[in-house]
Amino acid sequence: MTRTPIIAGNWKMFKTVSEATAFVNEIKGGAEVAGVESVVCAPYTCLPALVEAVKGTSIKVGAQNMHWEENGAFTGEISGLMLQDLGVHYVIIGHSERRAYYAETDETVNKKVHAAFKYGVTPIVCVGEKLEEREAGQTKDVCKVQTEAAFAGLSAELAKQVVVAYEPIWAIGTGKSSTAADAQDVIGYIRSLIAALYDSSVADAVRIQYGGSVKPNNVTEYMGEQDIDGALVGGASLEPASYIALVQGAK
Ligand SMILES: O=C(CO)COP(=O)(O)O
Repeated sequence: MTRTPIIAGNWKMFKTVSEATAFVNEIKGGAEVAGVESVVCAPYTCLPALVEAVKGTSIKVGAQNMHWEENGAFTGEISGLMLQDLGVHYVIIGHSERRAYYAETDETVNKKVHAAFKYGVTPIVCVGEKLEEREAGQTKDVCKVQTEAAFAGLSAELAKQVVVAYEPIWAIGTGKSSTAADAQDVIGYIRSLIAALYDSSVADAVRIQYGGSVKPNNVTEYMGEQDIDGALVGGASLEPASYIALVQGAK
């Protein structure tokens, strides 16, 4: 099974509309590499302009969160219908910052995954352990609970389309990245969990990224591991030259 690698920039709460469109204009061409999918996950305010800016390119646009309901009295929230309406391809769900600061739970992650598919938006589901969980030898247990919860109730057909991002929390924004071998060990385990939930054809189809201090100078090392299908990148996705180097390094 050959899976298309996917590099997704998670801009978090960075960039105004004019900065975002300038960024896309700078990465056109350079970040369009045959055989690598290139995605920018931007703040909501940038999404309409970005969808326009990537027209005619192979670059795709993602959001960083969504609500599971189609509409309703949920002040400050954005629904999958609204993302679909804009032409957004991907949505990050269950990022550790959302779990930590906005009370996201395994249950809400699962509801959002279902809702994303309902509106034709592909979820990038984040899982990963805290430092104290890693030190207590609980990395795989934590990933098991989070992965099984995220996939609950999904058909095999939809499960194949999920992108999982394994992001050890201690590696996010710290410059302390997991070794490629350690990331492969956990990501291979996550793939085995998906095989147990479904079958090997589903597990072989699901793309699993590594995230946490990925930079142009280490991305190729991760990509050399058999189960790692790309990266979800924060800080190093914010500068055009760095983003282009990440995409080119994923080939
Ligand atoms: O949280 C991340 C991507 O979602 C990783 O962030 P950094 O690449 O800045 O460590």
